[in-house]
Amino acid sequence: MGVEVVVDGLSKSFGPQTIWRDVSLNLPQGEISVLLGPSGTGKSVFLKSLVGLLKPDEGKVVINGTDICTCSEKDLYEVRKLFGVLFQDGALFGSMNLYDNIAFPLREHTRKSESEIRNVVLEKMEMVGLIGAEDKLPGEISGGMKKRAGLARALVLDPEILLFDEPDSGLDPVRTAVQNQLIVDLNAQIDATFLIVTHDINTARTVPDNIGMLYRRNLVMFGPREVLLTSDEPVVVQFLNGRPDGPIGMSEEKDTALVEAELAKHGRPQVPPMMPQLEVSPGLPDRTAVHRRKDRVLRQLRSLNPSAQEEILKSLTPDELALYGFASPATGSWPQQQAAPQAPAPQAPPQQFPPPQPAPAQQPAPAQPQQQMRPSPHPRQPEEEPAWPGGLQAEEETAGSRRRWFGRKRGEQ
Ligand SMILES: Nc1ncnc2c1ncn2[C@@H]1O[C@H](COP(=O)(O)OP(=O)(O)OP(=O)(O)O)[C@@H](O)[C@H]1O
Repeated sequence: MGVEVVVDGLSKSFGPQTIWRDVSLNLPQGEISVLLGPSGTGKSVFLKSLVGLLKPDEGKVVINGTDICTCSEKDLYEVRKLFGVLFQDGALFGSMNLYDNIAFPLREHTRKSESEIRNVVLEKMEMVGLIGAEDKLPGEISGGMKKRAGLARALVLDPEILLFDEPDSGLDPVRTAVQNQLIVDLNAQIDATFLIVTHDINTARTVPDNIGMLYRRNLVMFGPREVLLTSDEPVVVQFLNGRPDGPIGMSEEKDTALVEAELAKHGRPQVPPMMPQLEVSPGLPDRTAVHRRKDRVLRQLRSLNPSAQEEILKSLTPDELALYGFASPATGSWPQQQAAPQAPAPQAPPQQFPPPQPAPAQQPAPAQPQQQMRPSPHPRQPEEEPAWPGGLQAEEETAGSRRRWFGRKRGEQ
C-alpha cells in the first residue's frame, strides 16, 4: 500500500521570487491526487520538492516519519526509493532501446539477475501496453508511447508514491483519455499514492480522489475532488471552464477592475457539472483507496461546502447511505443525516484527512465529523496575516463565508 505524504508549511523562493509559501496538505495513502494551477505557479517546483530534488526554505515533507527537508543524505536516499517519477517527456535515454531504458533502474539500484530483471521489465511493459516494443528506440516511437515507457520505468522499483509531471502534455484528447484510464487501472493494481500535476481539465474532473490548486503563490485549496469541482471561487471556475475572462491573466494576475469589467461583458461563468470519476477497467481489482477514501471523506463531510456534500452523498449506494446514517435522496433534500453516523468498524485506527481536531465546545453532537477548515489564503498579499492566526476555532471558521477552504493547520500532525 502506498504511503501518506505530509506537507507542512512548505515555502520556496528563488532569490527574491517567491514561488509559493506555507503550503500544507496530506496526500492520503494510495489515493490519486491532482495539483492544478496556472502556468508558472510552481507545480513542477512542488513535485521536485517532494522528492528532495529542491530544498524548500521552510516547512516539512514527512514520509514514513522522515522529514526529507532536514534528513541526512543517507535517509533521503532511502526515502527516494519509495518514489517513481514520470517526467513530462518520459526522460528516456535516446541511445537505449525501451527494454534497456526500463531495466536501467533495476541494473543501477538492485542486485537482480538479468533473468529476474527481464521478468520485471516485461511485467511493467505489459501493464502499460508496450509488449512488443522492447527493441524500439525512443526516437522511433510516439509521444504517448514514450510516456508509457517512462511510466514502466517509474514502476520497476515498485514505488509507493508515483509522481506524474503533466502526463498529458503533447497528447491528443483520445490518448489523454486512454492514459487517464491507464493511471486509474495502475492505481488499482499497485495501490500506491499518486500525485498528478496537470493542466488538463478532463483529467482533473475524472481521475483524482483529491484536487488542489496553486494560485498567487498559495495553495488555495486541497481536498476531496467534490470540493474543488463544485467550487464557485472565480479562479477555480475560470480554470475549470478554460476561459480567458477571470482573475487569471496571461502572465500575471489581472486587477480586480478589469476582471469585473470582463465578467460584466461576458457574464459570470457557471461551475461546470461534476463528471463521474473513472472506474477501473473490467477484470482488474477494485481500487482499495476508494473504500478508505469514502470512510475518510464521510468523517469530514459536515466540514465541506453544501454542494460538495451533496455530490459526495449522491455517489453513495443506498446501502452505504444506510451504513453511514444518511437518509436516502427520495426522502428529501440533501444531505440529511439521521442519527449519529454508524461508520463500519475500522480494523486499524481510521485514516483521517486532515487529522481530527477536538470538537469545539459549542458543537453539541460529538459524533458529527469535525471541522477541518482553513480560511482562504487567497487572495493573500505578502503583508497579510498568516493563514493560521493562533486560536482560531473550527466553529468560527465554519460559520464564516470561506467554508470551502480547508486543509491542515500548520503544526498539526
Ligand atoms: N531551478 C530554478 N531556479 C530558478 N527559478 C526556477 C527554477 N525552477 C523553476 N523556477 C521558476 O519557478 C517558477 C515556477 O516554475 P514551475 O516550472 O514549477 O511552474 P509550473 O507551475 O510547473 O509551470 P507550467 O505549468 O508552465 O509547467 C517559474 O517562474 C520558474 O522560472
